[in-house]
Amino acid sequence: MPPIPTAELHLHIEGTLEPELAFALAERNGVVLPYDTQDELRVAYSFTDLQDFLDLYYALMAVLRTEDDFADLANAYLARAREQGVRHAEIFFDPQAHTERGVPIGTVIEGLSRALDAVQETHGITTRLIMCFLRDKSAESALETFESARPHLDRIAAVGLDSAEVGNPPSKFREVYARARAAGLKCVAHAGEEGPPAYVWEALDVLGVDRVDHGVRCLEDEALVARLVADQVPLTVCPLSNVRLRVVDRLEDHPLPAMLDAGLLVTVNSDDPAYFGGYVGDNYTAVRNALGLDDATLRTLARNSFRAAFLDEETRAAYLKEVEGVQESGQAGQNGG
Ligand code: HPA
Ligand SMILES: [Zn+2]
Repeated sequence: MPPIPTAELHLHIEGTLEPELAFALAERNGVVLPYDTQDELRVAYSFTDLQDFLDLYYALMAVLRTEDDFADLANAYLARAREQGVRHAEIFFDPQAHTERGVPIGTVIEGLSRALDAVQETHGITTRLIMCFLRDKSAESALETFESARPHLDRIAAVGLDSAEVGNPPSKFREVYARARAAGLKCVAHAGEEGPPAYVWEALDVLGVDRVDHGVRCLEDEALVARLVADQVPLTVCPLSNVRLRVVDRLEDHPLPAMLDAGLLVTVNSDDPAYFGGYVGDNYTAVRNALGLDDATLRTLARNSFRAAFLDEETRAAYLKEVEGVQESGQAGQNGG
């Protein structure tokens, strides 16, 4: 059976940098990596928490310097995503991780946009860009970044918040989110990955987010779950990431089924697939196998991804129809969840 059509809503483009491309770009740009071989680099992938992972993630970005580099990175991701059933992708990027190395924000946005335009043209895949602020940097730095992006806002659908969560609550970024909303952008934020449920409350009530990225720790707070269910706030869950960063011990223990049972609008995503052991289709396959999810549940997750996406209603309806098409050609007589 072909992969189920899905939207991917939680994907850091810098987290799709595979070792092969990292070495190729290092060579092209004359950048010396602290690893001599791909095998040496693979050893560095033994991180066990978010900060440990982020150290490697930021170090490898040194190879990304030109518009071509960003276009090559996004093209490589989109080729893999396409094979795994992605019909629509909402892609995070971290401008501060590049501007602080002297790469202009316009280089990043133009390079990525070139790849996104091409894949729409050649394969009909729709995309959005989400500009993330690094929460372990200052609120002023986020504001400066937002202002420097103003000439490019026609290419940006939303703002997001990522990097080291604990100690950097959403409320730190109240002002920049207010500016983004006033400029007509959607808002999302990582919250409740390593951080407590209080951070999810702040993302909702202080930042006014349209979606919560991760959010798995919401389950520790009954009132928060009730709020997320009542408002049908989408949660972009990343199962393989959660295992690699020890948010959960084993995939078999992942709270995804409990989240679905609670009535939360949950989606499945890959986060940083070059680092966490799989692209989005691999995440679907892994949760199906580890958690024993049936076809109807997988279709619910796919349907949720399009419900949660920043799409116009006509395009959304067309994608939802594609999901039902899989149902018709799948097991006869089975009802969607
Ligand atoms: O999983 C993540 N969490 C927080 N920040 C990140 N930046 C890239 N990936 C992540
Ligand atoms: Zn993430």
